[in-house]
Amino acid sequence: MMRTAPCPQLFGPSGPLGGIVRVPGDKSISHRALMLAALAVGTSRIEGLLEGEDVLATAAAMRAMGAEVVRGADGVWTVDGVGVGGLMQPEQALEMGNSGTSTRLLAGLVASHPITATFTGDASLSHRPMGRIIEPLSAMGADFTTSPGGRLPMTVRGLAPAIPTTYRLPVASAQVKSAILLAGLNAPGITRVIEPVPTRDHSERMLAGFGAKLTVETIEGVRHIAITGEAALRPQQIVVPADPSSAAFPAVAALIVPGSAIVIENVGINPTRAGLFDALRMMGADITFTNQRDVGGEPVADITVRHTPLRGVEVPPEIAPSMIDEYPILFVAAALAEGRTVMRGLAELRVKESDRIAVMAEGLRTIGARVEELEDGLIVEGSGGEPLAGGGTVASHLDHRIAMSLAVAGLAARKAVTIDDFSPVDTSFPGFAALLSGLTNR
Ligand SMILES: O=C(O)C1=C[C@@H](OP(=O)(O)O)[C@@H](O)[C@H](O)C1
Ligand SMILES: C=C(OP(=O)(O)O)C(=O)O
Repeated sequence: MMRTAPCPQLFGPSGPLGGIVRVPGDKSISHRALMLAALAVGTSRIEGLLEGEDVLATAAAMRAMGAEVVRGADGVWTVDGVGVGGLMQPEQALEMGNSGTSTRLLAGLVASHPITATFTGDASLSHRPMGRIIEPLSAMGADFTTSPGGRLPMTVRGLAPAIPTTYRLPVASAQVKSAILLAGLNAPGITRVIEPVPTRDHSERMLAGFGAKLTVETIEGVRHIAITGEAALRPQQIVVPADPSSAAFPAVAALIVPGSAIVIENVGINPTRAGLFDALRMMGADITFTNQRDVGGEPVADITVRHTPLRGVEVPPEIAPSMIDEYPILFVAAALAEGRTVMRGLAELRVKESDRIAVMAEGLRTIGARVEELEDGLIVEGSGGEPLAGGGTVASHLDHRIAMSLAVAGLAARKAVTIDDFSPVDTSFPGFAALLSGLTNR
């Protein structure tokens, strides 16, 4: 998982994209599947698990805390769980690589077990704020030691029995919500999370699927989630749908390269995740969902995307949480649209793997797009479908989504764009470059 030399990669002007593809499994669902299977009593099977570095970090952590986690030759993973309350003290620091989700959710698990774990990460993760989980998990009795500013390395000393809490989320974050719910799994009594702005609900769906007692009540638009602790989880057969956040890249590539038409199969379209498709449709995009169905408690569809001239819009800030990881690629779509696209309410983008507003503004300017950075967003003056100049070298800043977004921009540029380091893409989308060239070189 530790990377050595940077790995530059070039993405140049492309002919039309075409074909039918599958992108890898959903990262959020994959993390949760491994964690809950590791806490069930018995053997769970997980099909379609994302085998990206972030999820492999979660798998290694669950092994280090006592679960048996094995990848079969057929690509199906089996997990023998230790039972809620049964996590063991890891012998070494848990190496989280680039993964915020692993770190924050696992800290929740450790918080209510009688164990101590130290979390370490790469340079990107070591800059990200942990105060947001430290506050509620401390209220549940866990004790934290961090580097200055609440950063990694971080040591969590859990408390069992933990103290159930009621916590109103001050920031729209599924990671914070999930950390509290996972801690609540092993706390006596009822732990409550109040969520004024809805965020991805995979934890709630999957906890209920594993047999936890969890209720969600929406009162005047505010979600009240309650989990009853000291639960016994039943092992499950999980099928992970393809990740809409990964599907976003070939989808926008097809939209901005004239003559393209592609189908992306089996993609998760959970409404708490699918905001990008709504935003692109507002811009006029030709995107259709077919074969809509339910896979393992999550809505799924095949998505057809055809090249369409896009027009700039004001993206409603309320939909930001349902497409939070998709803004970098939406910025690229906006750069090719006719007119101005205004995107606000994005302060959270500044604390992801990189400062995604600043880094995308820098990258897009380098390749000839016109952008104006706001404190909490970006304004993009589109090219009206004219290819961007391209030609430069842009920096990915240890951020997979920046690397892939600027790669897609390269397909619609006059001259190839060099990404200084493409290796971060392996955190969430192994095989991205091959999938893209399969769509472009037919
Ligand atoms: O819960 C999750 O799986 C995630 C939640 C989001 O983070 P925040 O909770 O920090 O918004 C998202 O950006 C991340 O990629 C995955
Ligand atoms: C923000 C992301 O992930 P994480 O927080 O898990 O590092 C992402 O995948 O875009």
